[in-house]
Amino acid sequence: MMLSYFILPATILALVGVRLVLNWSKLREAPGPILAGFTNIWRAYHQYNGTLREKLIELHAKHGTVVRYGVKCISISDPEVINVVYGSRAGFITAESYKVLMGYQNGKDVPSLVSTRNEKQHGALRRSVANAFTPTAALDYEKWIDLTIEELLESVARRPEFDLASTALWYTMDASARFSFGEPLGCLAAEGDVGGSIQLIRDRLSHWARWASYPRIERLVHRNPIFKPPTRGPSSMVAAATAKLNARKNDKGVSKEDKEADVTPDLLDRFLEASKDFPQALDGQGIVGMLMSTISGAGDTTASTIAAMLFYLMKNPEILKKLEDELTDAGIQEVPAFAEVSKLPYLNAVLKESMRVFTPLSFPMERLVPAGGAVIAGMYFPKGTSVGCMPAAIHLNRGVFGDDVDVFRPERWLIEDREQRRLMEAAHMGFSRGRRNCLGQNIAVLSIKKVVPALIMKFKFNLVDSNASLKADYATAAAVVEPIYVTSKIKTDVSISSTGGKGNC
Ligand code: HEM
Repeated sequence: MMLSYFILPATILALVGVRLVLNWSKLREAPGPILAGFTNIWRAYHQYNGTLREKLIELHAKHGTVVRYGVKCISISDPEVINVVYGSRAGFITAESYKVLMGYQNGKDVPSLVSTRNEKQHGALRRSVANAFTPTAALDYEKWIDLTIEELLESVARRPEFDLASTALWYTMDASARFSFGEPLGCLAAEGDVGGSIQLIRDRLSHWARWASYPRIERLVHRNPIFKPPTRGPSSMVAAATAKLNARKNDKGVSKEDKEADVTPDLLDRFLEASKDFPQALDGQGIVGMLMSTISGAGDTTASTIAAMLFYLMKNPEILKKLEDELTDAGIQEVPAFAEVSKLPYLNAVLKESMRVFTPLSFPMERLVPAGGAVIAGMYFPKGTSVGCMPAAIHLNRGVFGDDVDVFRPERWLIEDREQRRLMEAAHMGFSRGRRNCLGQNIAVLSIKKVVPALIMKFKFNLVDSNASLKADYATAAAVVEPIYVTSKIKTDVSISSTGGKGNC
């Protein structure tokens, strides 16, 4: 009798032990923390606490280009594999971790462009809206960005000391609502999160990071018809987008900014046009979903890139001076037209280098090895292994970027050696790569290349704490930069043309 009390727990323990060893043995060749091979708890713990990014960078420095960070999860920092994993024809689909990003309504998953794992659905939706995001289409939205930059300059002029990180976010949220549906959220005017939209997006991106390691448990907890999760009402952003869609369908634009919309196209116009050609891929709900994807995708990512770029410029006065000289020589307007700044080599190098040193993505973009397995970075991985590149790790590859990878040095992008430049370009993953790369990158580049020159030519910024370092919270999919307190003074010694503000449209 006594013996049976021991047999059951001992059997369970033995089975768990066998399972753990089997887990570990699957990818035993790949180096990494032992615990990460036994269970996904190691990965979940670090993802939850926002330390996975830092840990993976450390592990790559110790073990090289291949690192195991979960039972079936491999991070790779070799730029040569980018095309294999993300290339258009590679057949590597997004991993299960993307499922947790899906919306959930009335007992059903509501996939979006980023979260859908159905490649056919993704391809159809992406094709239907592709024309709205080309470099030429991005120029059509320049007017919306100009209006927001004007508002930002006024807002900064009112505040001699402020937090750059949140101000950059209010700018990107207002700009993206404007180019999405022709009306700002009002964050710059209110100097805060209007209607909880910023928090709602952050909650979603934190949910992704928190549950990415355990998508099946996430399903049980958050998508369980028995224990119905509390549903949150639509944010003011969804409500505004839906109202705009309905008004636009009925042709009822009445507000001041709607009049602007009569002449300046926005994404909503483009999506409505596209829905005529692709009625199935892009119905009314699909249009609102796309508007939400673009505003969510544009907010923290663009804001933290702008904040990081300005931070590095403040920390490196000689680089700032070179950039100011280039902008002065170009004779830009107060709100520069994209045509004035788009091809400036030093500005281009500063942006690329900022995105190399600081990439907002907090973890590898996971893809599954297709049937038949694959040899990647010299190692064989069976079907179903999740492999991914984390831009922050790829961007520290010394073989490509040199021994000074930790240094912010825009000049590295301006070297004569074409082959070396090609290698670096091919290793830059700021906007990801392949068929799921950033759809909004042309708009992001347009916005950043206009707003950073506008700010540094009008104001002299100083860090309140000159020893401050750039810190961010990585417990969410897109890093949230911690406050950067700065002082600002309007410059009196820089010549900019006062005819600015109208862009080139
Ligand atoms: C500096 C700013 C930005 C950065 C660093 C950035 C980065 C990225 C990255 C890395 C991805 C791929 C995510 C993944 O595969 O898991 C992505 C996807 C996406 N981004 Fe951006 N993004 C930026 C700005 C924008 C803007 C301004 C928009 C909209 C106007 C946008 C819309 C999107 C959309 C819709 C996707 C999903 C594409 C797809 O799955 O086909 N992003 N972005």
